Amino acid sequence: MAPATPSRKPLMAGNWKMNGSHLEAIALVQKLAFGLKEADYEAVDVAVLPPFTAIRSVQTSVDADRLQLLYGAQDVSQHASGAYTGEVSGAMLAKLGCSFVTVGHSERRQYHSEDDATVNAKARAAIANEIVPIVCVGEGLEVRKAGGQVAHCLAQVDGALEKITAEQARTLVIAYEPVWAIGTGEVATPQDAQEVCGAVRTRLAELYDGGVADQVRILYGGSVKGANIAGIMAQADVDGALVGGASLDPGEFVKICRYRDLPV
Ligand SMILES: O=C(CO)COP(=O)(O)O
Repeated sequence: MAPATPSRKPLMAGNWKMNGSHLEAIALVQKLAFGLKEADYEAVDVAVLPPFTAIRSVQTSVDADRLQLLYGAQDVSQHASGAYTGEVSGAMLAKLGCSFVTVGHSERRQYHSEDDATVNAKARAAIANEIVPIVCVGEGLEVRKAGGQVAHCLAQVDGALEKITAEQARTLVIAYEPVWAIGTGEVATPQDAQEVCGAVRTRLAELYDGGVADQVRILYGGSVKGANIAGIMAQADVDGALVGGASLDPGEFVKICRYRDLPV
């Protein structure tokens, strides 16, 4: 197993998507807090990404119990403030203590027509508020069948990182989520994950330099669970996972965070 370098502490982020009330979020955080031990937080960064309506409750739980659990949001407006009905700004998320925000998730690209320019604007809005964007890239089934996954994902990386400086890029998280593996139970093989994650790291070295490429955490996402996480984490360029469905089950998510104890 090729472990991530110390500068790349693994990150397990649970994307709750549109699930759970703020009360259910508190219960889930409490169960996670009970399951995760000091040693887990030393080994991995653990984050949850609740719906907007639950972030304040998660913040209160984390603060009250001084949890080491990190949290964030699933989307951010590209605008700073103003007449944008329904939108939530980076400053608002920063005030709630958000560490992360996903941008460019395939569900937003698909259902809300977000293109690379929008993803880039959202990533920069997050950075402007000292929130780390988790930039999501990934190909659909057609592209995968045609063997175009690497080119497709690298084009999305290029688009998302425009005008982002090397200094800003250092702290970024990029998540490779093949669309055909999201919520389908169809998990990419560890080699599939490594192929694209490795290519993304090489691209970061080209766009910036080797130092930036070494520091950026690259996650895999798509039907991750306890049964497949160890093999995925054994890949040299995979530094963690963006977990959907399995992150709603505290026992399963804790298992994922303890991937070191699981057979590859
Ligand atoms: O989209 C995902 C995380 O952002 C992956 O979702 P699943 O883990 O449910 O496949």
